[in-house]
Amino acid sequence: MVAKHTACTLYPQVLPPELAIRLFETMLNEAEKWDRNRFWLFERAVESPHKSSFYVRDMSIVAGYGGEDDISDLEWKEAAHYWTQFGAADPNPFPKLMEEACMLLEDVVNVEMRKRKQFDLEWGGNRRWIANVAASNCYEGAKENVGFHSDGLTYLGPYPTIASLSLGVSRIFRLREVISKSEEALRKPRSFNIPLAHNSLLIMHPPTQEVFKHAIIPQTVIDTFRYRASPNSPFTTSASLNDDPDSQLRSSTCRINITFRFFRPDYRPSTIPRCKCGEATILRPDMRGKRDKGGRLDRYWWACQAGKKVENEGKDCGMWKEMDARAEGRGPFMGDLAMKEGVTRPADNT
Ligand SMILES: O=C(O)CCC(=O)C(=O)O
Ligand SMILES: [Fe+2]
Repeated sequence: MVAKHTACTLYPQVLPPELAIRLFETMLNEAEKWDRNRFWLFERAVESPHKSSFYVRDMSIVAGYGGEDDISDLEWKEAAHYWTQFGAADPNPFPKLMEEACMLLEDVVNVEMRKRKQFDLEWGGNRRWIANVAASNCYEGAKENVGFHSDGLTYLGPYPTIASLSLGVSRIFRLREVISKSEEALRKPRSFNIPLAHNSLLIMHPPTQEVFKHAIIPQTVIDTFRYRASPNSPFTTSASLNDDPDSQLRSSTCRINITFRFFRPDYRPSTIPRCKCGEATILRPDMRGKRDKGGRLDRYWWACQAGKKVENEGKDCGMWKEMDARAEGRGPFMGDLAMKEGVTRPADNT
């Protein structure tokens, strides 16, 4: 259903169950140190209605990844700074279990990607999709949420693939189409509610970020997540885990989400245009502009995002510049590979 009507694929059970529980408990423990992002919205400072954090993978241990595009620590700090809406700059390393999960998920993502249409502006530098960063969110109870947005493309580049793992309580992920201005008079945007249960993987293929917004909506009720603690749980002491099987039962009303992403070397922080405020700009797709039937957009913009910074109280320099990927020296793109190898891709026919 999901794969048919949206640009996403849903795997209801993706990791070995024991790993999913151990990772859930690890991330719950990590989340105790996380913050809520603060930013400026509609004339006031607001706090994000959930906690989140940003992780950078040690690429030197990833088999088959040359590391020649090594992005410096300083650049990762900058990426983390913008992820947290100008907050804490120090990214965290992947915890061991996140690394274990990531390797398994990459295999699943690569199988699914082969079934999907590719876009010319997709990254063409690696044969396999890999993740080099992860953003993690923690939603406590039924009301914590994230509002409608599409993921900033600044470091992901156009047409990214994002793998989103859900752990703990099941919550509703809502996808809402953004239709172009020319279509507005003809039809209404469609919405899809996708319940994301424990240990499910949602792969957001391209052009999800270009033609949909997504949200985790507040709910009136949720089902408590009940599970059996793992012997290595950070919350388990030898006193709390005894021979009585009921002593291992736990319940939680939290949901942990981990989105595994690939930050492209050709969109690394040092290549991002700066605005007059001195901040890195944000890359936005022209979601309401012209596009073809397959969701290929006409243009992307670099836009000032400094107005979101609480201290700036909504003031920004208004910079707005069209992206010219070739003139900016970006790539290699999927489109270049297709030409080199003489491959006709579905994207070429739309
Ligand atoms: O929690 C989720 O499933 C979505 C999180 C999200 O949209 C994001 O981190 O950008
Ligand atoms: Fe998102």
